[in-house]
Amino acid sequence: MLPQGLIVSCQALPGEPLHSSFIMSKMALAAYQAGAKGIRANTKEDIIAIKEEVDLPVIGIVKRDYKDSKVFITATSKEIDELIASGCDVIALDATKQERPKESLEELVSYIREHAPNVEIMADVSDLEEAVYADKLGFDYVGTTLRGYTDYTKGHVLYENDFQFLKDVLSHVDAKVIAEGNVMTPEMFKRVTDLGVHCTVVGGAITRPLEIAKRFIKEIEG
Ligand SMILES: CC(=O)N[C@H](C=O)[C@@H](O)[C@H](O)[C@H](O)COP(=O)(O)O
Repeated sequence: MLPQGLIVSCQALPGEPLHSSFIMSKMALAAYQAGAKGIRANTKEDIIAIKEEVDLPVIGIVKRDYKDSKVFITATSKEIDELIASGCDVIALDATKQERPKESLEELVSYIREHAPNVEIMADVSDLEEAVYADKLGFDYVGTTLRGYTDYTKGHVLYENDFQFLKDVLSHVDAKVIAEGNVMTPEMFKRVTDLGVHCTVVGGAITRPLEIAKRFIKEIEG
């Protein structure tokens, strides 16, 4: 089971300045030295590099675009096979109701349980209906990762109305709840922890210097 506390997402896609498994492994080392309790990472290569650098549980994903589907986080059994080979501790996948490129969500959950019984599963959801359904399917963790990233949740952010969406998820599911997405400050991390999440994933606010620097500059240049 994932420990409680801060999980740092160490991800840089092709085209981002820090795109490199080596750099992600050093980001993970910094997170470890700071006291983070886990890492979230994208691709088998990055996960292997991170596992060599730090002894922390890793939530693994593979982001891959498929035409005719908006699902891009661990969309099919192909990505799941890569994650099983990576040695990650938890596999996270899109658990939204959006049309999927190949297997159904139910099939993917059964696939992981059958092929990697020791690996836990995290649902990345965008609304309450998806959270409740993922809980029913037996996901170990339900995360708010995709809030604001589906067409039907566009314009919403996790922290609106004092994290009302997160409170709704917490009161409707038995699975452990993970706060993820737009947790931008230590104060927000404290707030979601006090609300009762099992752990919190923070990405951009810690590991995306391009975004961080832009926020500073925007403050004076608008
Ligand atoms: C929507 C999507 O693609 N989310 C991804 C999921 O793994 C990552 O790009 C995010 O960085 C991660 O969820 C953490 O969120 P934030 O960086 O806001 O702290």
